[in-house]
Amino acid sequence: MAKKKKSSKQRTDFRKHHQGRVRQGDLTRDFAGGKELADLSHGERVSGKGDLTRKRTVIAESEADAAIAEAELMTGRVISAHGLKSKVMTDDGTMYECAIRQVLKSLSIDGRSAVVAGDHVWFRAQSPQDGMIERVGDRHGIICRTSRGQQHVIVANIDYLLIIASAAQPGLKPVLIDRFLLTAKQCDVEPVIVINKVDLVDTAPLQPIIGAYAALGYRVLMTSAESGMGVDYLRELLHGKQTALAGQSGVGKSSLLNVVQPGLGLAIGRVSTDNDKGRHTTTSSQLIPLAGGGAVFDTPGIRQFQLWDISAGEVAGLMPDVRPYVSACRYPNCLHLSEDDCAVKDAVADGRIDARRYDAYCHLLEDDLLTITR
Ligand SMILES: Nc1nc2c(ncn2[C@@H]2O[C@H](COP(=O)(O)OP(=O)(O)OP(=O)(O)O)[C@@H](O)[C@H]2O)c(=O)[nH]1
Ligand SMILES: [Zn+2]
Repeated sequence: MAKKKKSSKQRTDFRKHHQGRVRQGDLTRDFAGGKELADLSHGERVSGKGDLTRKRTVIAESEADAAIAEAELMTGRVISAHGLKSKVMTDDGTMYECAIRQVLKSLSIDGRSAVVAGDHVWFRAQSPQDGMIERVGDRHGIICRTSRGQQHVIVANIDYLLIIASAAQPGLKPVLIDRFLLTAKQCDVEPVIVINKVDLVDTAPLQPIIGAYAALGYRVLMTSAESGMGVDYLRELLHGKQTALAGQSGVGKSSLLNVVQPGLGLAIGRVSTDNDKGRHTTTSSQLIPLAGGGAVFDTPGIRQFQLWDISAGEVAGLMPDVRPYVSACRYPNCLHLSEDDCAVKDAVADGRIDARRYDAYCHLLEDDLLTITR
C-alpha cells in the first residue's frame, strides 16, 4: 500500500516537473509506464524473501529505473487513431507514427479504444518518424457516438464544440445547429454557435433566431471570414481552449480558422452548387495549435457527425427549453408527437416553447431517429 502511494507521488512529481502542460492526475491509466515494467522485472526478488531493507532498496532501484525510463519518453497529442497505429504530434509539431504497447491494448476495458484522437500520450521514439505509445493520460471532454451499442470516442480532451453555420451559401439550417447542440449536451462539452458569412446577408432577420439561442443560454457569435467581423472575439474565445469544429461543408470552417490564425493556410473549398450541400474539403483529422495557447481539432468524424447515439426518447431531455415540461406529460414514455395530454405540446401551443424548436424536434424524431430504429 505504502509502496503504491510513494510511486504515484513520484510519478506526479516527475510529471509536474517535466510535463508542464499536462495537469496533475492525468496519468491514472498508467498501465505501461517504466515503474510497472521495472516492478515486474524485480518481482521475484521483492516478493520472495520478505526482507524489508532489501525490499526498500529494490523499490528505490526500480523507482530510479522508472525515472530514467520516464525521462526517455516524449509527450504528444494523438491526431488520429486508426486500428493499431496512431499519428502523434509533439509540442514542436513533429509527427510520429506510433504503435501501442500490447499491455495498453489488452488493458483497454469494454471494447473502448486504448488510444483515441485528442489523447495526451507518452511515447518512446524508435526512429525519427516512429514510436511506441507507453502511456495515455486521463480523458475529459469526450465527444463520442454509439453505434450498435459500441461507444466510439471521436475526440477526447475538448472544452468547446464550435458549431459553425453560415447565414448564406449554404443557407442557415437551425435543425443542424440543434443536432449539434444535442451532441454537445450529451457529451457534456460546451457548445458555441457561430453564424458565419454574415457579410452576405442583411443580419436583421437573423436576430430572432440568435436571440432564441441566446435565451436558452447558448453563446452565439456572428462572424465573417471575409470582412473580419467577429474574428477578434472568436480568437479571444478559443485562446487557451481545446476546441472541436463542427458544421456542414462549405460554411467556412477553414476560412475562419485562417483568419483567426493568419498564416495557417488551410485549404479552402468552393461551395458546391449541387443542392447547396457541398463536399468537405478537409478529409483527414488535423490538430491546429493556436498561437498563444489552445488548439483546434478538425476531424471529419465530427464534421459529418450525426445523431447516431441519441434515442428518440432522450431528445426532449437534452433540450433545455423542452425538458422542464416532459415530466408533466400523461405518459412517462411520451415522445410529444401525437400523444394525448402532452405538456410539451401544451407549452408549444401557448408559446412557452418556441414553435420553431418544436418543429425541429419533430423533424428530427420523424425523419431520423424513428425511421432509423423502425
Ligand atoms: N462571403 C463569404 N464567403 C466565405 C466566408 N467564409 C468562407 N467563405 C467561402 O465559402 C467557401 C467554403 O469555405 P471553407 O472555409 O472551405 O468551408 P469549410 O466549412 O471549411 O468547408 P469543408 O472543408 O468542405 O467542410 C469558400 O469559397 C470561402 O471563400 C465568409 O465569411 N464570407
Ligand atoms: Zn409529451
